Amino acid sequence: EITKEQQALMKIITDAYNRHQIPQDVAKKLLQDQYSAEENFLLLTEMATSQVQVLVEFTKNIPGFLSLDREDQIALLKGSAVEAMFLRSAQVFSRKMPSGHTEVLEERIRKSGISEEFITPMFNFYKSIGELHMVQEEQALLTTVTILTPDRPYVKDQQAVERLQETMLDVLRKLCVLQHPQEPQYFARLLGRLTELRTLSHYHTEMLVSWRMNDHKFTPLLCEIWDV
Ligand SMILES: CC(C)c1onc(-c2c(Cl)cccc2Cl)c1COc1ccc(-c2ccc3c(C(=O)O)csc3c2)cc1
Repeated sequence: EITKEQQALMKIITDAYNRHQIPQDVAKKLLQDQYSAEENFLLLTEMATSQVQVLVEFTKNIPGFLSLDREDQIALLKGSAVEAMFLRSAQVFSRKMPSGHTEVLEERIRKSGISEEFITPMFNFYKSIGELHMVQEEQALLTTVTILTPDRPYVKDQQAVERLQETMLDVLRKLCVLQHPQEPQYFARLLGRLTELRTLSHYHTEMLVSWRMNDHKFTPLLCEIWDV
């Protein structure tokens, strides 16, 4: 049974998740009409940079996050940024954006210098997330659980992160039972997506290397968070 304080925790996280979104004027740039690989890469870089800023603001609203060691906060953000952005962009695809962002985002990702070997698993992931039909509370909690992964590189106090993550996992588990009573395995399926995210994160590192080799430039914020 979800307790009162778990209800409150879920509301704080879901409100923060909905409040911190890429500004519409940035998202609208996806709709402009240049479609060269260069232009697509530049637009996706702008989206990613904006999304990282949104992610940092969202993370500050996770109860307990700001009480963690300052360096561990940075390690968690650096370690989870790509996975959080896969989850966020997955929601764009499954939400079927009214303003047609879905199609143009897909088109730009497919034509931005990413090799086919990464495109296939990426869009399989997007499809598998879409099939889950997550409610927004589940999306917000799943992103929070991803950020609070204790075994990211350079995290010193893993216990402290583990305690926070377990709190969030407990709420997410109860929410899944409530939202999907006809599917007892739903929570396990969600956690399976986190494993898929780890694999995509490894592919992403190789994507960055190949972009670098073709002399693609990133923004200072992305260089900071991805050590490129
Ligand atoms: C540096 C760049 C080339 C790059 O490198 N790897 C990836 C990258 C890719 Cl290509 C796929 C997955 C993850 C990453 Cl980091 C990217 C692009 O990252 C993106 C991050 C985030 C969005 C994104 C989020 C939300 C929304 C919303 C909304 O919420 O309303 C409307 S439009 C939109 C757009 C798109 C692209």
